[in-house]
Amino acid sequence: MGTTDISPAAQAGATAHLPQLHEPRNPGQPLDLDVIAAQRVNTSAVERRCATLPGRRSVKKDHQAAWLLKAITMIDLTTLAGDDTPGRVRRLCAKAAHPVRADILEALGMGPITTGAVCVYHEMVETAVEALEGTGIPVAAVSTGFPAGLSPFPLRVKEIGESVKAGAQEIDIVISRRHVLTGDWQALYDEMRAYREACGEAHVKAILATGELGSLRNVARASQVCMMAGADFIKTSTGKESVNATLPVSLVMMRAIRDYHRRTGYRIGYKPAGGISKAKDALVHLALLKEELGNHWLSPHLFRFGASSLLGDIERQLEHHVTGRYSAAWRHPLG
Ligand SMILES: O=C[C@H](O)COP(=O)(O)O
Repeated sequence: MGTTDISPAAQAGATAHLPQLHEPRNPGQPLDLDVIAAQRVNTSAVERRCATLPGRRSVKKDHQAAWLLKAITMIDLTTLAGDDTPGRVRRLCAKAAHPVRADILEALGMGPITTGAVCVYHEMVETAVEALEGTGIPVAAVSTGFPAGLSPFPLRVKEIGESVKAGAQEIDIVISRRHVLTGDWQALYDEMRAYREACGEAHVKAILATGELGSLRNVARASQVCMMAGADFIKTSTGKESVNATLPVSLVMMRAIRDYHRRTGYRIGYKPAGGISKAKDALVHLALLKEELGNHWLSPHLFRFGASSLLGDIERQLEHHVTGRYSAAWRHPLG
């Protein structure tokens, strides 16, 4: 197996992982309906820009390996299946703590790395917290009646508290899509504020379920409302909608984050989730992130991929980089 050392700077980037929440936390702002009304999206310009991105931005060889290692540190390694078991969650946690085979890391001249977090349903939080003890990897719980968000409101709020009590440090809530579709921004704001409050010290990611919001303009408006109501991250999808994370949606949400930062000084994290399963998709997302939000966001405290199978493909690409051969996908289970 050949050795192909990655530059110290790239290594430093790849190993920067949680906990490192240096950012002052977004306290939220009063709901500003003028800002919401002013949101505009030129859909065809957004689509054109996204269509040309993969051709304009491609990284090769050592640079690609360094970016892929970096991507791993920003994955919320996820299992959200009805047949999840404690055994599966423990295996997922072991994978999160050692996401790449030691011989591959060694050949790349890299020390140990971990994923950004492990993301599970509430029932699996305790198991994950126990399995990750001593690793520094936080557990994220999906909450508030995930994925539809249609259980009784008091139960949705209570569910957050239960997951925090069980040890989740991050809570991924789902918003009520109907508030967006009916333009009831006050209701969306109030809901999000209640969720943020219930999270306490745990960081809250607002899942917009963008595939169900009807338009990119609605995506921009819902992003602003959730940030005003105190979201730490905005996230595209549950992974259960028929359309999940797309590049146009990412572009719109990243620009919403940039706009919020300009207006308030607070940096909000971004999490594309659902359907991102190939290393090349991750690279395109990172290129877009760097172009739209800059290097500051290239860190697990401001960017995550929500993904259940992306890690497996990245590992295959890294193995190919080191050995010149692709291994079968089944050799990289769980992520
Ligand atoms: O939040 C994470 C998503 O549910 C994962 O979706 P995926 O299984 O399509 O990668």
